[in-house]
Formats: sequence, structure tokens, C-alpha cells
Amino acid sequence: MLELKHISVDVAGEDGEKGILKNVNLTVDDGKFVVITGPNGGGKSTLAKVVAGINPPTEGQIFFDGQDITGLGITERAKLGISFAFQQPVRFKGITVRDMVELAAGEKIEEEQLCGYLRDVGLCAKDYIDREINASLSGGEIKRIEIAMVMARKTRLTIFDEPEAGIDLWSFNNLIDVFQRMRREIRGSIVIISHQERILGIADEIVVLSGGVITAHGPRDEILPTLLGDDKCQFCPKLEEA
Ligand SMILES: Nc1ncnc2c1ncn2[C@@H]1O[C@H](COP(=O)(O)OP(=O)(O)OP(=O)(O)O)[C@@H](O)[C@H]1O
Repeated sequence: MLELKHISVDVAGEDGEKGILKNVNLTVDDGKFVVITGPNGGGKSTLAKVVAGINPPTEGQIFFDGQDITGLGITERAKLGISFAFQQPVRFKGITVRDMVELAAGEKIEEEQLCGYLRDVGLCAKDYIDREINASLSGGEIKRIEIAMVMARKTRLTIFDEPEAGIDLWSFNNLIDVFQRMRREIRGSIVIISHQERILGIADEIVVLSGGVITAHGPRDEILPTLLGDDKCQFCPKLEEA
């Protein structure tokens, strides 16, 4: 179980300190599929980076299975079973797709299983398995490889920051299937930052983060209608009727 307690992140702005996250409290129970959404600039990526150990919080504590992990770095958190898929994945020169998926899994993987991971993310294994991860891969291809890696990793908590970014429609449809399969197979928790209605539609819980504050958190059936209804622009000031 992941618990964020009184998390704040301040950065130095032109007019002094600026609060990006303000006293955020959030619990993600085991096995839950939680989607964090909200307006641009609301603090979602910052929150994901705080959980992954990339950004330290200015205040507050993070607990994972009851252990205080606030002071741990990315690698130590990864060892405890926290994985993070970047909005813009990194590319490694000289390393093949096979190497990366095996590295993620922490063991040699049977060819058939490796092909399965690639097939699930819409890549033809024979074309990609021995391909080097370098600048010749497109943004969408590299994103799919990273999702295959996350599937191979089977961690306790997986965080995706806008997995739909840069992915074409075919892959997007498959991405939904991939998430549902991940949910069945890895039995860990999945936290996804997304603006996509279809991803929100498969969540167990939805968290709305706006202006650095959680403005709503609850079961999908409770939160989603409030995001999709007439009140879609609930975060914007209402225009006066003419
Ligand atoms: N290091 C920083 N210095 C100054 N401002 C920052 C820094 N990091 C983030 N911000 C600001 O904090 C706010 C929240 O950023 P964040 O990337 O967390 O938002 P987000 O909800 O993920 O947005 P989006 O939906 O557009 O991806 C934004 O206004 C951003 O410009």
C-alpha cells in the first residue's frame, strides 16, 4: 500500500516560493488501478515524480507497505517494487530491445515470452527484438518498448505518466487491453496519469488534482460523471449567461 501524507512541493518562482503540491494526502491500496487526472499544470507529473523518488517533497512523508521511503532514491524504491514509466522515455545507445526487456525482468526470458510482451504492445518481435534502442526508433515505438519493459518487470506499484502521449490510435486501443492484462497478471497497484476518457473508464478509482490540491477522489462511477457532464469545465470560472 502506498500512502502520501501531507506532501507539499515548493519551487522558487519569480515572486518567491510557489507551491506545486499543497498538503496532498493520498492512499493507493494494493491491487488498485488508480487514474490521476486534472487540468494541465495541476501537479500530476510532479506527484508521480515524488512517488518515484525523482523529486523530493518539500514537506510530508511517503510510506510503502508501512515503510517510510521519503528519503530513498529511485534505485532503492525500484528495488522495493516501484516502477515509473516516463512521459518521454529515455533511449540507450548500444542496448537492444531484448537486453532492455530482460534487464527489466531481472532474468533471461524465453523467446516466446519476449515475443508475447512485444506483441502485446503492437510490435512485431522479429523486427524489433534485436534492434538497438537508439535515435532511429520513433517516439511511439520507444514508448511501446517501455510499456513492454514495465510489463516484464511485474512490480508492486507501477506509475505511468501519460502513457497515451505520442501513441497512435491502433496502439491506444491496445494500450487499454495491455493495462487490463497487467492488472490481472501483476496483481500490483497501477497509478496512471491521464486525460483520456477511455483510461479513466477502466479505473477503480479516480483522483482529480487541480492547482496542487486533490479536489476529488473516489470510485470511478462516482467521479467520472462529474468530469464528463455539463460541468466539464468545473475548474474554470463560469461565464455569465448573456
Ligand atoms: N522545477 C519547476 N520549477 C518551476 N515550476 C515548475 C517546476 N516543475 C513544475 N513546475 C510547475 O508546476 C506546475 C505543475 O507541473 P506538473 O508538470 O506537475 O503538471 P501536470 O499536472 O503534470 O501538467 P500536464 O497535465 O500539463 O502534464 C506547472 O505550472 C509547472 O509549470
